[in-house]
Amino acid sequence: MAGQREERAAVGGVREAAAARETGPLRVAARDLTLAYGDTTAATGLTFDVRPGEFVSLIGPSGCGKSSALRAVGGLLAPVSGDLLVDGTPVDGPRPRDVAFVFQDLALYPWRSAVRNVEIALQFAGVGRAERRARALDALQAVGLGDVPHRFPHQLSGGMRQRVAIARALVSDAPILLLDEPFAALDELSRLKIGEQLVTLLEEHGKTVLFVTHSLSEAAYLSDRIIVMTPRPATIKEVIEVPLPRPREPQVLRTPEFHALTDRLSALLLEDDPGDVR
Ligand SMILES: Nc1ncnc2c1ncn2[C@@H]1O[C@H](COP(=O)(O)OP(=O)(O)OP(=O)(O)O)[C@@H](O)[C@H]1O
Repeated sequence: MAGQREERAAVGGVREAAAARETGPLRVAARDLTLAYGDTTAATGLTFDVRPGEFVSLIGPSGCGKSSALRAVGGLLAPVSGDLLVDGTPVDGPRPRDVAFVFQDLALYPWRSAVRNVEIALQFAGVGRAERRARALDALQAVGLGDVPHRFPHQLSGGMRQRVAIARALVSDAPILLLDEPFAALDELSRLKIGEQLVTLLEEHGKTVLFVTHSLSEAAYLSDRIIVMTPRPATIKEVIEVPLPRPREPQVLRTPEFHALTDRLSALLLEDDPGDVR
């Protein structure tokens, strides 16, 4: 009974997320952003939107400015010019209640076990001890680490550590997730599996995702839209709506539509940077 209720609630959540994607206000609105580090301009003229519940990927040549765009949305890099709004409010610094991160260099606390690393997101938000523990264990279960919650980071593989970081982002109540190559340490099969699980979880929770990846197939498999960037200083070359139905099943990887999409992405990147497509 409870199981059925949960299932119905989850399906309802998925529907609501899909409806919000179509009609809701913008979660992220970037207008003509210039991003720089001192004299180094990382990106110019960046204009893009992310709607509620959308999964949007940024792809482009190495060093073009994808992570910088993510950092700007997260309030870690102030734009030199342009307007950047999250939920209608100008970004003027990190907002952990609204925006959670998973970065390539994950920053797990080495002295805290997996479950305590996940709990920390909730501890900062003032969630009580028992609820914290229960939610952290659920999140670890969801990323396939339900059997090793008390291991410390040094006792986990690189891929397992990445899963802990993903669980930490999932468990937070922040409606926006910024994911910078979160699956970089995983093998191709695990990437797809955990990617699929992640999308299901995100849909159930109505999360909005901005995702940086070097993997064109990962971008195609996971995204609603893909923003293709030019070499540094990055501008937006093209924004592609992903024509694949949801929920995505692994079989989609073998369809002509999927191959056509990844071919198109790789052609767009090759036009600008023949030597730098991974
Ligand atoms: N902290 C920093 N200080 C100075 N320059 C930086 C800094 N971080 C990034 N840059 C420069 O800004 C440019 C964009 O970097 P960014 O990390 O955003 O690119 P990226 O597209 O995410 O790269 P990759 O795909 O290799 O991860 C690069 O030329 C980089 O050298």
